[in-house]
Amino acid sequence: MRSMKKKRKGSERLNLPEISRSHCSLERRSRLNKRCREYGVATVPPRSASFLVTPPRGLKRKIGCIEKATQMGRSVRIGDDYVTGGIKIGQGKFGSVSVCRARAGGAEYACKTLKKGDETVHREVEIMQHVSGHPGVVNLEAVYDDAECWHLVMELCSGGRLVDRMRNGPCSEHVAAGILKEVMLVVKYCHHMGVVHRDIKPENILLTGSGKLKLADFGLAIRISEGQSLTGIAGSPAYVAPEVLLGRYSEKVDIWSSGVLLHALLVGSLPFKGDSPEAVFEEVKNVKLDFQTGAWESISKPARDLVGRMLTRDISARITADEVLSHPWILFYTEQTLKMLPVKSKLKLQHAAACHKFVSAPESGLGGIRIDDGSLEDSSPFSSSSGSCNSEYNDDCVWIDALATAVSRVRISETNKRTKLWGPTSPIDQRGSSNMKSLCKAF
Ligand SMILES: Nc1ncnc2c1ncn2[C@@H]1O[C@H](COP(=O)(O)OP(=O)(O)OP(=O)(O)O)[C@@H](O)[C@H]1O
Repeated sequence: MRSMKKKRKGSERLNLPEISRSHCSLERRSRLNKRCREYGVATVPPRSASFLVTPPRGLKRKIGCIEKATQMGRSVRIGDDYVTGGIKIGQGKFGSVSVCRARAGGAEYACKTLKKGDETVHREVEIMQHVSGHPGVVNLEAVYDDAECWHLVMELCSGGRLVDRMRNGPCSEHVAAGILKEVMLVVKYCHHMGVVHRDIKPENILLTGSGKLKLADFGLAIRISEGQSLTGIAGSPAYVAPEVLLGRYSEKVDIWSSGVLLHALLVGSLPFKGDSPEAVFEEVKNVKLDFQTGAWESISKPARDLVGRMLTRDISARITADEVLSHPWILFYTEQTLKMLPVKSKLKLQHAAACHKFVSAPESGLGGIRIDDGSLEDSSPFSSSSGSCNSEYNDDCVWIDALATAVSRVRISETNKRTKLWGPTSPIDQRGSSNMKSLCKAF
């Protein structure tokens, strides 16, 4: 898993001061939000909100919902507003990320500096402007440019990367469900905004100081419109969807990658592995996953059901972000109302013995400390205590058991018209073949 090593390990705990919006008064912000609401543009939607209107391409820009501070082409220099050149916290293909400090107020931010010239760099800046504002996306505070570079000033995620929390082995189902829900809420938002991320992986999911998850790195993200098929190979080998390798795909690739993430969270290993990118691609295209044996024996049936629905090669059967969010396993672990439903004690006793079959056992032999981090605040997916065998655990068993039966009867997927364009004999796009080389290099 060389790709998992290439970024910084862990992270120094940095103080994360209150974000001061020196560029945009509250009054202006509420005016902008009002304007966006009038046009049905979901700039900062509430969690789990359903979006009434899917904004067409670039609508946010056309109607002036891009905040002034994040607009391109402003005459103001980054040095006027921020002290740059702080600790380097990341290095990517097109630039680096370092800490900067606001001259007004002294708050710290992450500054991503990207060399101008490549079309993908310009696209990253544009897409960041478009999706920034959602609580699950790293917030873009301001954009500056000079002759050579773009400077993206972002909120500083001082909690490090999700991948660094996953190194010690699998996490409990409760924690995995909390993480997946957060990821799917932001994926759903991106898809509603007409954006496909194309590189969902734990290296690109950052944590704030209080443990909130934030999707970052829109370097491979691309716009998509209703019914459009994308071409061109992009992604990270272990997370790439099979249809990307075949040359035609849609936003469903983000569901596949999130399924790979869920697999890794639950059993502590990636589903598709190999000594070379080509070997990984072979597995992505051909391996039949077995959710019945080995580490999966200690995972609940609903959890297995969900991974299977996300990692299906039949694109029309692969579920959408919305469907993942309403899957019984996610609802069970993340919706308080479900937990509060009464459970008869007799039923509890009957099912106590079955617990070990259906709930991820703390001593599952998969090794290592779980990624639950009790030091983080309650709203973080990491604050769950469900990894231990307590009374909540037993209650969970009852519900998980009942859900295992219920879920087998639920039909979640609907045919996705867009994916009908796809066919196994589609030629691999020319641009894709050359991209394949850089993808291999990146791996
Ligand atoms: N807002 C942020 N707060 C804290 N750290 C960050 C932030 N943004 C990026 N980083 C750090 O910098 C690293 C590189 O950032 P990012 O992934 O956006 O760059 P990239 O050029 O696209 O990288 P790559 O080429 O590896 O995909 C991240 O893995 C993370 O460790």
